[in-house]
Amino acid sequence: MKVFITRIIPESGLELLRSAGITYTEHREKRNLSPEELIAACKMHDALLSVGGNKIDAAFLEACSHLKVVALMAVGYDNVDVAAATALKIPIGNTPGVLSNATADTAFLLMLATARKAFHMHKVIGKGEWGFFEPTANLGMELNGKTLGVFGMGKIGMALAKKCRGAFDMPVIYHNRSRNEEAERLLGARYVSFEELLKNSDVLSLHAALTPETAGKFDAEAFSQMKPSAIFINTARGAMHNELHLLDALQRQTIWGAGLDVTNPEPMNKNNPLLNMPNVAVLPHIGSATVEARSGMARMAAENIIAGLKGAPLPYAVNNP
Ligand SMILES: NC(=O)C1=CN([C@@H]2O[C@H](COP(=O)(O)OP(=O)(O)OC[C@H]3O[C@@H](n4cnc5c(N)ncnc54)[C@H](OP(=O)(O)O)[C@@H]3O)[C@@H](O)[C@H]2O)C=CC1
Ligand SMILES: O=CC(=O)O
Repeated sequence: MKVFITRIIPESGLELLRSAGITYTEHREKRNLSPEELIAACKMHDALLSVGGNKIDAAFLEACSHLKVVALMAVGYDNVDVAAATALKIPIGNTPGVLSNATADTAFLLMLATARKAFHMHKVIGKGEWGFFEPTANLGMELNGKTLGVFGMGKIGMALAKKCRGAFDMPVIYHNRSRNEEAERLLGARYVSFEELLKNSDVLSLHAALTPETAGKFDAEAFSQMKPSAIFINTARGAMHNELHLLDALQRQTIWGAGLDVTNPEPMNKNNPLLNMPNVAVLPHIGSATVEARSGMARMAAENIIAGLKGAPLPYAVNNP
């Protein structure tokens, strides 16, 4: 049995595959495969371990309906046509939980970096513009006691809320489609409507999945309802906010700042004006980029491949074909 792997992945996953007697081919070039290249490669393999958002759409799945399993090394599966995979009886797996802390840490980092204009200050020093101590310059804002709003209180949203309660004693409000009773019980989180979330968050952090319902949800209309002192954080998916509307809201000071780990498109263009704004911090989609999270993700993806190739249920399944 042979697996195609779309990027170089941590040894923890490869070791598991080898110990199960599974051979693999890694795409080792530092570029994305075209859809045609991916189909051509998969035609010569029995399973796909997909890293980095390759489009697993109906066209791909129909061309590769022989695949016994598609294992994502990611928790988000907005790049997959799950209904088409299920119809073709192809199991899809993902890697939930193991990256929640790392991704919540990234949101936490962006909150602080934005609140204290840290990325901008770093650039100022690099340009030789660190002048003298000015009591009224370079002022940021404190997070202590401010209200954290979570859009999508799932695993990562909860991990962030826990950190914010512990570190800054922040009251937590959230909006989901359904109540998260665990977050309410353990973190004192309060369920609010989407409009209340916009209106009352001092820091609004996105942790929902990208779906037709959440795509473009954070637009001019949404930003106009937020506090002028609010910080907007997105570590979920770039397509959930409208980047031009965000830029406009920041320029007009409709909101105070923004921290992004995800952009639309990715990579962000190096001339994007957001990169030159003091109250903005941008990272290149490194939410889960810790040694611990990535080696756990590789292991989980390999476990899904091993199960799928045996025809057994996936331990971390997205669908149930
Ligand atoms: N930057 C990065 O590197 C990373 C980004 N991510 C992104 O983070 C996302 C969340 O991951 P994770 O916490 O593990 O996922 P979970 O499934 O645990 O949580 C998602 C939450 O979003 C809520 N939700 C879904 N749809 C909506 C909606 N329309 N409106 C409001 N809330 C909604 C769900 O609740 P309910 O169903 O009740 O609405 C659920 O609580 C991933 O899908 C991925 O896109 C993940 C890892 C790393
Ligand atoms: O963006 C990363 C993921 O795991 O989803």
